[in-house]
Amino acid sequence: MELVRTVPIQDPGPLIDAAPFADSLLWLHGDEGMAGWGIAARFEVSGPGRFEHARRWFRQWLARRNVDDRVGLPGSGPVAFGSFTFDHGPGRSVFVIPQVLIARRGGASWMTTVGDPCHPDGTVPDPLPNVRWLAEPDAEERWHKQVSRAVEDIRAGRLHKVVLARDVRGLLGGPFDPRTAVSRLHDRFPGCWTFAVDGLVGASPELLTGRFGRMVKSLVLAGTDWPGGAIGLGTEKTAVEHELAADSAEDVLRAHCSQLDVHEPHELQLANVTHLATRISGTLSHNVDALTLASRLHPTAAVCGTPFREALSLLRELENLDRGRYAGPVGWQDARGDGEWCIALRCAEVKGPDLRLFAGCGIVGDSNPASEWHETEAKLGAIRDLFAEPTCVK
Ligand SMILES: C=C(O[C@@H]1C=C(C(=O)O)C=C[C@H]1O)C(=O)O
Repeated sequence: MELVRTVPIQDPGPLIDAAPFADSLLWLHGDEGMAGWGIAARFEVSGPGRFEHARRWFRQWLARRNVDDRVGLPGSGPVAFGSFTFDHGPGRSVFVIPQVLIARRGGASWMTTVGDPCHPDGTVPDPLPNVRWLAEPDAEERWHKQVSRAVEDIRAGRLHKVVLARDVRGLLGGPFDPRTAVSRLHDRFPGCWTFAVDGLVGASPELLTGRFGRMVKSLVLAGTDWPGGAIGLGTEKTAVEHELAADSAEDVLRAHCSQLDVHEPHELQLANVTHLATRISGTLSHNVDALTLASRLHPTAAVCGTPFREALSLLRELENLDRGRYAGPVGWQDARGDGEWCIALRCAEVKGPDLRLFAGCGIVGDSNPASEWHETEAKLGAIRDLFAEPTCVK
């Protein structure tokens, strides 16, 4: 049987510098993170059972491997990186096990290899190419209509909150190297979970769930202010919008925890926007893996709305948008079931020369279409600003 081996290594320094290929898998958060390359196995899946199918596939893959893990920490041993579609429609979700992975967590560093990978010479990250943004002259007007219609439905009592999103498309003028984008995003958003998984690149501020042994945590965001927003996060509207999101996550986690702390909302300041955030932490009452928790939490009221069914059907009707993997879970999981899954926000999907950015915002009864438009613009800035900077590599 093939051997998966994890051994301690010296601190590898910046993980991006250690990632030899443009299509490396990357996951960075503060000083911690992982970089993986080469494909030991890859699984594509779609539909309502995508999370369960991915878990089963990973389990079956593990059953045919010998594991020699000399580190024994979350993220050591075999790891799969994943990125799942928001919707259970026909879109493509992916789960990938790299051949080589290096990681740093809690002061320890390690390397995991699957089989006997060769170590070809890597490449230096390319500068980011220019991008030509594809103008959609009626986008703002369409947005106003969508938000107004959502507000009407909410005021009529058909639902409490819906999260509407839009995309912006661009054409890349040359090859896109996710390492360069991730490196910039990590510098600008060190507190976010910055990722590159199979063409999806971003810096998410929102942790759907992290599971480490019996400990579980989540960071729920809803309510946004931005420079020039001038509304502040102390309004009734923000409180309502936030509470709906925090409650939806709390309800799910409570069903799996013997003890749960839901902290008071606090302001989370990012480089482009400020959010209202609720930290939740707890102790699992039974053995449930990180991806299963993520699949139960998804989609939270932070990216879909409440009640769930009404919100999903309204956003499908109004958005006229294939969200792809935007607003779906993105993260990693190990053989123990430990892992981190974020909501894929502040991200771009890159396919050949096509670049698609996404941003959305929660709509409640007193939302204002113009203000929500500016909110999406501020959120889009996380990725759009990358291309406005000089293109030299660090
Ligand atoms: C939907 C997005 O963000 C979500 C919506 C928020 C809001 O409505 O205030 C805030 C953070 C996220 O939960 C996005 O960034 O695209």
